[in-house]
Amino acid sequence: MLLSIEHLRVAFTVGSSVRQAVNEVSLALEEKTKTAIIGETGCGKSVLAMAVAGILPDNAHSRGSITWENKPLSEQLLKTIRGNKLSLIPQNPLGSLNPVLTAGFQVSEALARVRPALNKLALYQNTLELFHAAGLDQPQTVYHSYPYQLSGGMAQRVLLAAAMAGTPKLVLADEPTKGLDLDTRNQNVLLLHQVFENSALLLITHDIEVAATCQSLLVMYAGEIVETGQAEAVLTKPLHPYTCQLLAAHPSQGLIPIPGLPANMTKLAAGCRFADRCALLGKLNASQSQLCLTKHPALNKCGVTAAVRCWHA
Ligand SMILES: Nc1ncnc2c1ncn2[C@@H]1O[C@H](COP(=O)(O)OP(=O)(O)OP(=O)(O)O)[C@@H](O)[C@H]1O
Ligand code: NI
Repeated sequence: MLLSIEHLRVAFTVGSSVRQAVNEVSLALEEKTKTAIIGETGCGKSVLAMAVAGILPDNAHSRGSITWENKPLSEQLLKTIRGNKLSLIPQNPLGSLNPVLTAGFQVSEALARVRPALNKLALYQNTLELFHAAGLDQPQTVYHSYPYQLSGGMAQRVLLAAAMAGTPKLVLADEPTKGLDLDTRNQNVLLLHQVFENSALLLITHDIEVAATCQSLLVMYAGEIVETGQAEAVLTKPLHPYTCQLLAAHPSQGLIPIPGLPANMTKLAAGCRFADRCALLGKLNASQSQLCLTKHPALNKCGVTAAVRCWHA
């Protein structure tokens, strides 16, 4: 197993309150597999990726275990694999690039870390090759550009090039198509799959069509995995009411908004965290809905790869 996460919990201390971000998340990724994560804003997708990459901020507390190739993913191990065997393509590409350094300098620095033997000229040439491989037509111009001079799509490709500096076994790509027009989105997703064909990919997205390019899908709500399975099965025959409502809210499927607001992560409900917004709840009898409101459902297996966290799905 390449990566195994068991019972991961991440909470943040904000002033005097504690905000849960990831709750009891367990998942396993085999080499070369492609997995997408979908879920509304604030459900814990990025925090999960940050926990794996070992870059949680100081006010975060985490519990649970993460193993990499069956060894505990310690700080020490993270230092040797991050940027090399494990790459993160962060959310908000323009914000994650340093505004006062050129794109080329930043990617060549990433390259220098994994290939310290390269001299200055070789670093320059290899960086241009990475830009070219990441689909940037004018590598030299991009090399000398500052982030503000790049479009969103170009900045994404610069981050893609940085992730390609190593030979990642796992790529964590956090919303790599956010804000891109349809054509650029399609090109970038294709490129991501081509470039990292031999890597495992954990792809965080709000875009259902992007999620559909992966084999497996995880649906998160309020820090938890509420449904998982083969992407095609989950997207065509969703089981959890949240997945059904999330898909129905998508522009291609009717734009029916989910009522209410995402869960309040400082005051989580005792029962099902989605109960207050669930379309199924109103169709249940009193004792069935009482169960939803009072008891927290577990993520129950249904089939070989599928699992769903709902009392009545
Ligand atoms: N540094 C932080 N301090 C306090 N709370 C945080 C911090 N970072 C994230 N959170 C909280 O953790 C929860 C999960 O956030 P996260 O960024 O993982 O959401 P997300 O699913 O990636 O959302 P989006 O789709 O908007 O990127 C949210 O409630 C968020 O407010
Ligand atoms: Ni995020």
